[in-house]
Amino acid sequence: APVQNETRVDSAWDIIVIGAGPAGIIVAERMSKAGKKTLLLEGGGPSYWITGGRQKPAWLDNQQLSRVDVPGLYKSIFADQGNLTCAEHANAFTGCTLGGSSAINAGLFFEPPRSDFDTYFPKGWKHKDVSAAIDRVYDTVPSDDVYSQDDKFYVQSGYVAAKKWLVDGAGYANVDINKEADNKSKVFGRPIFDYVNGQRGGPVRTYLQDAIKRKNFQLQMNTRVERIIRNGDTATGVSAIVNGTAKVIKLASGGRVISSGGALQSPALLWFSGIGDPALRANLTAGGKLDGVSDWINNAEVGNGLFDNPNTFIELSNPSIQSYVHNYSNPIPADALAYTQHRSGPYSFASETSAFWDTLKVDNHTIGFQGTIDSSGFADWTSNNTITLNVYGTSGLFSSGKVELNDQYLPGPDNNVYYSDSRDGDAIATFIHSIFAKLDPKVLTPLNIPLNSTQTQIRDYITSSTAYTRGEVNHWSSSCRIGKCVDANTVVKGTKNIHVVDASIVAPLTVNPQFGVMIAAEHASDLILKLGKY
Ligand SMILES: Cc1cc2nc3c(=O)[nH]c(=O)nc-3n(C[C@H](O)[C@H](O)[C@H](O)COP(=O)(O)OP(=O)(O)OC[C@H]3O[C@@H](n4cnc5c(N)ncnc54)[C@H](O)[C@@H]3O)c2cc1C
Repeated sequence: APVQNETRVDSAWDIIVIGAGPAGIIVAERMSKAGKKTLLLEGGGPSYWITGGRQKPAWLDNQQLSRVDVPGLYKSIFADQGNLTCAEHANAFTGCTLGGSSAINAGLFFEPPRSDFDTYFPKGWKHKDVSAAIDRVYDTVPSDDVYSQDDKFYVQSGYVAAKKWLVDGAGYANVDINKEADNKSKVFGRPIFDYVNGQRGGPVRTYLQDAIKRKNFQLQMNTRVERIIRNGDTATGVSAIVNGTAKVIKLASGGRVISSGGALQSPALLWFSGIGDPALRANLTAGGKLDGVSDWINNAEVGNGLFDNPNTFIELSNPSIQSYVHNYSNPIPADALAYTQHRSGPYSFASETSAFWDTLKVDNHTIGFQGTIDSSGFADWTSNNTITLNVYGTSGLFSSGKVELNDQYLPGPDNNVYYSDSRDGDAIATFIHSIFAKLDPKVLTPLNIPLNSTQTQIRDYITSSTAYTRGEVNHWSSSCRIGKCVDANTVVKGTKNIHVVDASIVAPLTVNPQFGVMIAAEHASDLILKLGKY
């Protein structure tokens, strides 16, 4: 597919989409498909090989693959971010490259249960309203639990032990996770990934490839939007850094600006555009962030409600376990060959061997819990017989955070995102205690927290700060919610033609967020097209 990098931003656009993460790509594709002259601006550079991405280890020489394409190189992002993350633009871990975090994530692709829409989304966004959007995501983005092209599963000792523990021991149902998406109580299964033929898939490989064939669509990478330019409540264009110089890109009359910068950066972009809580104005002005912005639009919900899963890593060990560490530069030669020749073997998946869910009712909230089992140990526990359970609370938690700017004016989470309501720590500890009660130490033994811990000991551990607890899972969402910060059509309250369409508008989900983000973008596209010109 062609790589677009020429600059023809001088004309006026019906739709300007800011940020080419999964949401931005989908909404831009849908707008261009409907005939709108659409510009998609991405601050980062290329990622997948087909987009011009060329970062890769030497063992991939002579392959049309970048590090982004190879699922088994997923975890290398934490050791070496290359230029793929937002280190210069956000005070948290997220992707700033074509595809956003969908270019650096594990590819876990779980359909949210219908209860997420029916419970946590407002009118117009219930499951019956979004079900056509769900179908379109399934039709466009391939996914499978069988990732290896030889149809075999690799690195399975952790899966076998977890199944013994949860299915045989604790009564969990063994399910096809997305076929039974609505059931999230005591279910266990193999993860579904949105890979395509053994390589990273997702919106860059699907939606974007359709869009770039259209004459009325333009993708512009390495172009960072500094602010949306407004005339009162109406956007007239954006100010962006194009090839190192600030430039105004104009909207055609009746056009719309759609911010898809992700749950941390979209709120910041609105603030820098003079939209948000008026209490922020003095600090922004002092930092020179409002130069050229003459008026302020009050919308105190911008940045409010930021969510990420509060997680704990539990190291689990047994002599039957053979852990597997994907190696960036020096893979086991047979494994490298299996991948480069047949897209098979351990490098055809990111390292998660199984996932499970349960729920608990607390004060009329149904709280969700998820566990994901990785193929290797972590931090102090990296023996060959150790794997890591990543366990966290999902939907229905009580804590609520905010996006906060640090002293460099980079957006990140405040201190209230994790466990600011004590009921969350209690609920997650109840869940861990209940699954520990069913764990036969002959199957797996927890190493960093004793199996016979009391519920209080578990709560005190998971809410304390250690290498294994209170880590960021990077599932940022919910910072500009529908009905509060944006209206039901995703228009930012107080404005006429400025939208947010990304993880910001998605409520905390029972599963990893990217599938839900894609649904939101598909559904928002329908709503925006129905609005027509503003
Ligand atoms: C390491 C990691 C692993 C993850 N694993 C999974 C997983 O396995 N499964 C899952 O479901 N989810 C996972 N996630 C989360 C998932 O990837 C995100 O929820 C999803 O990508 C959010 O999509 P988005 O479109 O809202 O924004 P993002 O993906 O954050 O994309 C936003 C894009 O906008 C660009 N941008 C922002 N501001 C500007 C600006 N001012 N001008 C120009 N461009 C701008 C950014 O550069 C970025 O490319 C993971 C995330 C991370 C970081």
